[in-house]
Amino acid sequence: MKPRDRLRIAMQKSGRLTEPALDLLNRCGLSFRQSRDKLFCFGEGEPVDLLLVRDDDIPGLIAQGVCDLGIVGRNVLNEFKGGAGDGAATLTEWRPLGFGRCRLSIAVPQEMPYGEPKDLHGLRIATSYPGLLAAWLREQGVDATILTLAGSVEIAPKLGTADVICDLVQSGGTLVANQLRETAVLLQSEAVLAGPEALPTDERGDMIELLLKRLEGVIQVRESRLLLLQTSRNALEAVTRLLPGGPQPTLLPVAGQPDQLMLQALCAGEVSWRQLEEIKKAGAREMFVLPVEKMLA
Ligand SMILES: Nc1ncnc2c1ncn2[C@@H]1O[C@H](COP(=O)(O)OP(=O)(O)OP(=O)(O)O)[C@@H](O)[C@H]1O
Ligand SMILES: O=P(O)(O)OC[C@H]1O[C@H](OP(=O)(O)OP(=O)(O)O)[C@H](O)[C@@H]1O
Ligand SMILES: [Mg+2]
Repeated sequence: MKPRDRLRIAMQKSGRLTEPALDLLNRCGLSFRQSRDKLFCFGEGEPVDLLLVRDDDIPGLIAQGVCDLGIVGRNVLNEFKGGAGDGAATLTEWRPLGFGRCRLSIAVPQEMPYGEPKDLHGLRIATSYPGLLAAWLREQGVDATILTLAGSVEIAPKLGTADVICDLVQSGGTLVANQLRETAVLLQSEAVLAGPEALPTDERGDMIELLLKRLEGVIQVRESRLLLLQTSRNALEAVTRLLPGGPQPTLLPVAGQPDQLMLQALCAGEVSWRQLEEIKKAGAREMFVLPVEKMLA
């Protein structure tokens, strides 16, 4: 293969991961010009190009050295790593990217009794992830028949072609619509930056290190929230105990109300309505959750 001096990243051409992956790369300061066939994006400022492909092809392209990195679901990466493809064992997850979250689960017809994995013994299981399913069944000591389907796995029990399924679940809506219920989680997945275990020894290695540093900053900021609230000094301890993880909060006086304090806390991750309601019950009021745009420690 011809040596390359530009970094090449494989990502999904059109699907759930396309927009968030492009957005993330843009936030890392990378911008691209798309070719007319929309399969290749040339990096405008930095020597980083994109190859737009079906997500299933991404691990193979990295393993073959056609691309240096890929943005792909852990489900697809691990299914490939479990296979015997050339170079599969050397692929590694460089960084989870915090989007495309879903899980690979076993789901059974709602009326079917299920207590433990052994209940799957002798059944036919439809899936698009035969490698991950086979490994899990082996671990659980279960002997079942695996039926590999490319898609629409959830209708197999209704059609009578399988007894249960092993498929991706996010909200659970697809399972409910097909009268199925989730019984076991095999893998928690999200989009990851994947690449070979060893960095290239040329400038592409330096570029990957730079990209990883930028990703670190961008993801940290994207997942941070600034929580502002007012509390009485009496309730301060109870309120502080309920704050989501992050550095120590800052306390500010409130003009004209000596028993009141303004609290400012940087939170590492979403702050849910439920958490806000709990904090309010503990005595907080005037609460605001703000996104963080840039951070310089
Ligand atoms: N319901 C979901 N919610 C969130 N993430 C999901 C969901 N379903 C799948 N994913 C994640 O997004 C990835 C891409 O999903 P998508 O449905 O776009 O793939 P696809 O149909 O296989 O696309 P392609 O045409 O590239 O083969 C999955 O491999 C998984 O990691
Ligand atoms: O738990 P839910 O939120 O319902 O999501 C799960 C569904 O999402 C994915 O399919 P997708 O919608 O991408 O369609 P596909 O069958 O064409 O892959 C996955 O294969 C499930 O069927
Ligand atoms: Mg696919």
